[in-house]
Amino acid sequence: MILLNNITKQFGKLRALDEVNLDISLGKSYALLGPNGSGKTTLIKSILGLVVPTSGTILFDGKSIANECDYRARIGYMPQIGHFPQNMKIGQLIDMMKNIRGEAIDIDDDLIRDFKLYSMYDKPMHALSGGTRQKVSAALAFMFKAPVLILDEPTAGLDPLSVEILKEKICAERGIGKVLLITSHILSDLDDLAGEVIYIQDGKVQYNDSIQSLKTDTREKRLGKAIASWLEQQQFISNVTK
Ligand SMILES: Nc1ncnc2c1ncn2[C@@H]1O[C@H](COP(=O)(O)OP(=O)(O)OP(=O)(O)O)[C@@H](O)[C@H]1O
Repeated sequence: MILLNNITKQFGKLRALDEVNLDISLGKSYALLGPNGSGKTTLIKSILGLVVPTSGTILFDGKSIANECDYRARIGYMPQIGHFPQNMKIGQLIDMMKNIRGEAIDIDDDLIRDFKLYSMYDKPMHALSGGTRQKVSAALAFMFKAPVLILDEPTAGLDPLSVEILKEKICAERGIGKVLLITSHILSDLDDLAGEVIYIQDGKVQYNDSIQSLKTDTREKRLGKAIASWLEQQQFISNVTK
């Protein structure tokens, strides 16, 4: 569905992505993991066309995304930090998004309802708490029933009840076969939400396989422990081969 061929992104001297090859397949849910600054957001933004790779190609449904923007209507994106027009009210923002898409009738308003955003429609964005802004961001990402959902730290800043609401929604979308690409530093969240893991470090993909294989290989039951154990193994191999 989304194919990355030898993607490199250079910011001046810094290589944020280094010859990344990935095949993001229909019906699969991916946990995109890696330390701070490893290139996760750059990777996501490259798929969205918000960052232009220095070299390499990205195909969406077999077609290059270079100089294209129509494909983006098929991606629901929840950014790490949502930037919204500050004076706009929640209701105005949601209506504006509907008008831009021209798909006013068939929207998914589950999160607008479950996060109780209808009762806050008259609140301007600048007056919202960080968590409520995050809820608006989530509601917008899911609203247009896009077949691909890219969620950058979706649960960050949400209270525990809202985390559960969002996780249930993500699981439901996964259940109907959507493609999900999710980053989070809260690995216990991803254990329930993803079936595949992509681990990226210094802009390079270091691991790309199912979470089950990672757990079997490391004999660990939880994703967090499995990743830690795999990293230890890699460190050991690197030390003995020096
Ligand atoms: N617009 C930019 N200009 C220059 N450097 C950038 C830019 N965007 C990202 N970088 C650098 O690229 C590297 C990768 O950043 P990126 O935001 O992709 O990391 P990340 O894995 O998402 O990190 P985090 O987990 O902290 O969100 C970092 O060193 C970052 O400073």
